[in-house]
Amino acid sequence: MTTQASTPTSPTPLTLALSKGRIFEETLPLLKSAGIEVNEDPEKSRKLILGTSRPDVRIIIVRASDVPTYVEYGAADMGIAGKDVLVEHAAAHPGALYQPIDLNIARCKLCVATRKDFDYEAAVKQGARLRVATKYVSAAREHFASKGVYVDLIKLYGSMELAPLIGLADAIVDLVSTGNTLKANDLVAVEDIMPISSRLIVNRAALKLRREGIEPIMEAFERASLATMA
Ligand SMILES: Nc1ncnc2c1ncn2[C@@H]1O[C@H](COP(=O)(O)OP(=O)(O)OP(=O)(O)O)[C@@H](O)[C@H]1O
Ligand SMILES: O=P(O)(O)OC[C@H]1O[C@H](OP(=O)(O)OP(=O)(O)O)[C@H](O)[C@@H]1O
Repeated sequence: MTTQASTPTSPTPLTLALSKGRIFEETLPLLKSAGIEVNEDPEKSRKLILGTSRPDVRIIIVRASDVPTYVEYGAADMGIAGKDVLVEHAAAHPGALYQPIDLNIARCKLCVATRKDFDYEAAVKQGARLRVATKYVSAAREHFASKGVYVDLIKLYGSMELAPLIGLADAIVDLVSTGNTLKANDLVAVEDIMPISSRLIVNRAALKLRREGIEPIMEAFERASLATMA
C-alpha cells in the first residue's frame, strides 16, 4: 500500500452571504457571538468579498433577493434572508434550502395597503377584481387565493407605495415596520399577511460536507438570537 504525501491545502473559507443595510447591521452581533468580526464596512468599501477575524470564514455582499440563489447553488455555504425573500424563492425552487433558524432580526410584517379613501372591505365583499402591485407576487397570489379574491398582480421592484397614488393599482402588498412610509404616502394597512423576520439558510450539501465548520456557527447564532428574544 502506498501512503500519500500530505500536501498543505487551504480549503475555501466558509462563505456567508449577506445583504448590505439592515441585515448586515443586525447580523454583526450574531457573528460576534460566534467569535467572528468582519474586517470591513460594506457601506464604506466597494469590496464584495469581506474577510473576517477568522481566516476560515468570509462574507459576500449580495442583493437581499439574491441571497437564496447564492446559497442554493453552493456559491455561499450559508446566508441570511428575510422570510419575504424566502417565500418568493421557494415558490420557484421548493425545498431547495435548509432553513434551520429564525434569527428574529429585520422584523416587520407583510401587509395589504390601500389609499385611505379606498373601501377594501366593500370591494372584497362585492367580489370586485382588484389590481394589486407588489414585489412579493407569490405571497400575494397565495394570500388572495386563500380568501377567494380575484386579483391582477402587477410586479414591481420597489416604491410600491406609489402605485395606488397614481392609479397603477387599487392595493399594494408590501413590508410595514413603523408604518411611517405608508403614513407619508396617505396609505393605510388593511390586512396583515404574515410576520416577517430573517432566517439563516444553509446549502444542503455544505451542511453534510462542512458540518464541523457550520454547526458551531449555527449554534452560536441560535443562542444569540434566543438571548435577544428573552
Ligand atoms: N422596514 C423594514 N423593517 C424591518 N425589516 C425590513 C424592512 N424592510 C425590509 N425588511 C427586511 O429586510 C430584508 C432586506 O431589506 P433591504 O431593504 O435591505 O433589501 P431590499 O431592498 O428589500 O432587497 P433588494 O435589494 O433585493 O431589492 C427584507 O427582505 C425584509 O425581510
Ligand atoms: O413601515 P416602515 O418602517 O416605513 O418600513 C416600510 C418600508 O421599509 C421597506 O423599504 P426600505 O426602507 O427597505 O427601502 P427599499 O424600498 O429600498 O427596500 C418597505 O419596502 C417599506 O417601504
